[in-house]
Amino acid sequence: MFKHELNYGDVYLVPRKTVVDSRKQCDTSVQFGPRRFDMPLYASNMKSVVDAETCEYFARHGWFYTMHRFNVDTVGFVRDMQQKGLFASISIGVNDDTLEQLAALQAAGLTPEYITLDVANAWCVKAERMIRHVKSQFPGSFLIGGNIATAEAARELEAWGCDAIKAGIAGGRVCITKNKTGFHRPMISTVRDCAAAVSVPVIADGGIVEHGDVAKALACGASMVMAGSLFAGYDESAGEIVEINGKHYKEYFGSASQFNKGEYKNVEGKKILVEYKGSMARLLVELKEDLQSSVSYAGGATLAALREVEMIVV
Ligand SMILES: NC(=O)C1=CN([C@@H]2O[C@H](COP(=O)(O)OP(=O)(O)OC[C@H]3O[C@@H](n4cnc5c(N)ncnc54)[C@H](OP(=O)(O)O)[C@@H]3O)[C@@H](O)[C@H]2O)C=CC1
Ligand SMILES: Nc1nc2c(ncn2[C@@H]2O[C@H](COP(=O)(O)O)[C@@H](O)[C@H]2O)c(=O)[nH]1
Repeated sequence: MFKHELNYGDVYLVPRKTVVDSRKQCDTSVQFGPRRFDMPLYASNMKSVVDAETCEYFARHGWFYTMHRFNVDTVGFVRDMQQKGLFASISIGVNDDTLEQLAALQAAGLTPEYITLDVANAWCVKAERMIRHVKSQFPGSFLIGGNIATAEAARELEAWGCDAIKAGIAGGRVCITKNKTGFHRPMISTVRDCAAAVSVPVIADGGIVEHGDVAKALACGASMVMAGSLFAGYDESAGEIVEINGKHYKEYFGSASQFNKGEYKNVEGKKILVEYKGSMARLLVELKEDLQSSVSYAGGATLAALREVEMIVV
């Protein structure tokens, strides 16, 4: 009667014969839009995770990034990044203020390399209008649309013109959408369905708890993975440091939280404290090492091997 669906914690990947002599030989790089990145993983476009400095940090380390869209001087951000010889990757909404930001970019003669349409449910008429607008006004930008959670929605976003689609609804650590609205779909099922339905890249967004979840998302057909809490506790993360009884934490809050919105209206996110962990440099190295190891267990030397593995339900 009910469809049984799966999350990252419900499945494991079955090992194949390793064909490399060292995990170092495994290549984790990914072509995403006009650029190649060192890892198929990036930090959520949330105000508590990234700011302009975090974005620069990721870009300089060869990682993809997307700036959040809350009270950002978009023209200044794009100009700064491009003047530094880095790519510009911004987020937009679906309301009139976004049309104004886009017009300001055009007036300044600026084209961001990447634009992410960021709404809770992008399978909606407002998102369709904005996607079509961006595609007509910024044909040189790579447009990511999200979020959605079904094959049908993914197909529609592809038809509207999205160059990549972000999948994942209500699976995030600071999400309360599932509690407040009753809607959610587990990530393994979401990513498998969406990736199988479209030919554009799919980004698996939210719910990464263990590093191995990244490999599981890629095995389901994701081309990229987005994570918030994973990147939230570090010096380079945008959230504020808080000290309680001599122990340090960092704030991590949802984009639809009262804290981010400044009012209690349509709140679907919360604020939490995550353990403060110091510099992010070691995390980036470890994430890469772990994914290289995943690729070796998958029996290959590139990320493509992960799409060949068998997945089991435990
Ligand atoms: N990935 C996820 O599961 C989720 C992510 N979020 C994040 O929270 C932020 C806020 O998201 P979101 O609320 O979409 O953006 P906004 O608050 O910017 O809302 C965008 C516009 O769409 C309208 N709108 C939003 N939701 C609906 C709806 N269910 N039905 C009809 N109209 C709607 C809003 O009008 P009005 O407010 O008047 O309805 C508003 O005009 C985003 O950054 C998003 O990524 C939020 C929830 C889930
Ligand atoms: N339901 C909500 N989802 C949110 C909110 N703010 C962000 N998000 C989504 O969560 C992921 C990050 O998840 P994590 O498990 O890696 O921490 C993020 O990329 C958004 O898609 C929110 O307020 N409500």
